[in-house]
Order: sequence, then structure tokens, then C-alpha cells
Amino acid sequence: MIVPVLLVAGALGAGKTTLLNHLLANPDGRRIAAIVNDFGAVDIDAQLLGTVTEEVISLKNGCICCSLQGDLLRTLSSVIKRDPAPDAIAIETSGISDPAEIIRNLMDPVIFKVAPLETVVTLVDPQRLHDEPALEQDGLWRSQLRAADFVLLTKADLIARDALDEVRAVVGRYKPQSAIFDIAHGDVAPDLLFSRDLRAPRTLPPRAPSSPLPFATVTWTSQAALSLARFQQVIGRIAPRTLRIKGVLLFTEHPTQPILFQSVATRGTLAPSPVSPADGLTAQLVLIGREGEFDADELGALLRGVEEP
Ligand SMILES: Nc1nc2c(ncn2[C@@H]2O[C@H](COP(=O)(O)OP(=O)(O)OP(=O)(O)O)[C@@H](O)[C@H]2O)c(=O)[nH]1
Repeated sequence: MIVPVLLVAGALGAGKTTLLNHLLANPDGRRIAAIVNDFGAVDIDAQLLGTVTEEVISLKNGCICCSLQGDLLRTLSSVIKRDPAPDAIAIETSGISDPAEIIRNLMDPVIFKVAPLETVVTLVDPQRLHDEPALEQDGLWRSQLRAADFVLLTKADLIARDALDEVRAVVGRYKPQSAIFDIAHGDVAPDLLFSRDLRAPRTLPPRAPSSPLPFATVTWTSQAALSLARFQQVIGRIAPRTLRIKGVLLFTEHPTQPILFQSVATRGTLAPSPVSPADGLTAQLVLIGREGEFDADELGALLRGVEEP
């Protein structure tokens, strides 16, 4: 049994889980198993995808490009031995993963024989690149782009057409225009992701220098009554110091409806959540930021201000 592998890469909040959610809900008859890597200690992405399919495996609290490399290969081996085996496996990298290292691992001859890496797709949030042109100089961002067979510019519903065209020109410095597509709400045809004949034979990416990832994460949980009004004030102070926040909360204003909070760069959203905080908790929030700019104790103290006295 040979099970093709799709690798989904892209910066924090680029839209990877949204893409996978759409793919798993619209698999065109394929049984797709998903392996989801959350850098933080709470597997929020896996929990969200678990509401769409049972075939989700979570690798959390580290990165599959470095500390969780062995776990990824072991997980792949066990997924392909399932009875029945899936028709395909999709791997969602964490936003801080360097896909070059993951690709090197997946080219392991034993794994490649049974679970060949078929497609690498990298997602780019075009509004973010438009607002932060310096992102183009970021080594990790470039490595994510270089590794891709094709690039999806996500969140096309949020950006003006001329700005999208400018971003397409920037990404075009790294990839041919024929390999750049734009999508909204993760809506992409599964055939684009799984049809092997589109791509040239893969060459092994150069070994990335092994330096510790310049990112830090903190998980904040609470058992107290939480105020939505206070949360909105506190988040306004915290968000500029982070790269990504996501989590599930229960507020006293909506005691029976858990709320999913997502923040990427300057954009934050609150929406009804299909999953709840773990038993006994009112909040499970993961915050990711740059090492050095990220004071976990200070963020924790600020977040305690969300708790009602
Ligand atoms: N309006 C709009 N929002 C989107 C779209 N795609 C993703 N989002 C939102 O962008 C935020 C981040 O999306 P995710 O799919 O969680 O991004 P991710 O790449 O999985 O994030 P990490 O795993 O944390 O790196 C969420 O609030 C999504 O709802 C889109 O096409 N349109």
C-alpha cells in the first residue's frame, strides 16, 4: 500500500488549518488522515480539525522540523499500517517550521517507499506580506517559499485586487506565476493538492543551519469567571507583543457558548467555537512571540486581568 503525503507549510496564521478543514470536509471521496503539529502545548488546531474528521493525529509542544522529527516518522509509519489505510496523508506544519528539514526527513528511503512526499504547498497571507514587506527578508519565510511546489495566497476575500497583484509579483520572485494561486476560506480543489504529475522530481533541500528557533510560546489557562469586555481590553495590549494567539474561552456574557479567539499580526477575531476548553477550565490560550520580545510572566499577569474579581 502506497499512501501519498501532502505537506502544508506557511507562516503563523497563514491559513493552514482553514485549508485542511476545507479539504477534510470536502475530500472528493479520498480518506485523508491529518497529522497536525502545534508548536504550543495545547493542540487547538487538532481539536478544531477533530470536529470534521476522526482521522487527526496531534503532535504538539514542539516542532516537527526539529524536536519532534522522530515523532513524525513514527506517526507516519503507524498511520500507513492502519486497516484500512488512508488514501492520503496531509501534514500541517506549525507556522514556525522550516519545511526544508521536514522534507529531508520525509525523503528517508524507508518512509518514502510507502508514504512518498507528493506535494509541498506553502500558504502566504497576502495582506500580511503587503503590510509587512520586510517579511520577504525573513530566512524562515523564504525557506517556506522555496520548499513549495506551489504557493497559495490565502484570505483573498480580505485584500483588494491591486494589493493582491502586488503580492503576487513579490512571490513571483521565488516561484513561477503558474505556481501561484489565490484562495479564500481554504477552498482549493483536492486534485490540485494530490495530483503528482504537475510537479518536477524533488531535489533534497540544503541542510538548514541548526540554530534554536527564535520563537517562544506560553499557554494561559484559567478556571475563573472571565469577562469578555475585560478580555477585549487586555488583548488590545497583548496582541502587539505577539505573533499569534489562539484559544478557546468561556465568558460570563455567553456562559453556554465557547468562543474561539484568533489573532494574527494586527487582526483578531472572536467566533463561536465548535470545541470547548478542557474540563474544569474557562480558558485555554496559546500565545507565540519572538524570543526576547516575549515576557511570559508579564503576559500571564496581564491575562489574569480578564478574570472577574
Ligand atoms: N476572512 C478569512 N479569514 C481566514 C481565511 N483563512 C484563514 N482565515 C483566518 O485566519 C486565522 C488564521 O487561520 P488558520 O487557518 O488558523 O491559520 P494557520 O496557518 O493554521 O495558523 P497556525 O497553525 O497558528 O500557524 C483564523 O482566524 C482564520 O479564520 C480566509 O480565507 N478568509
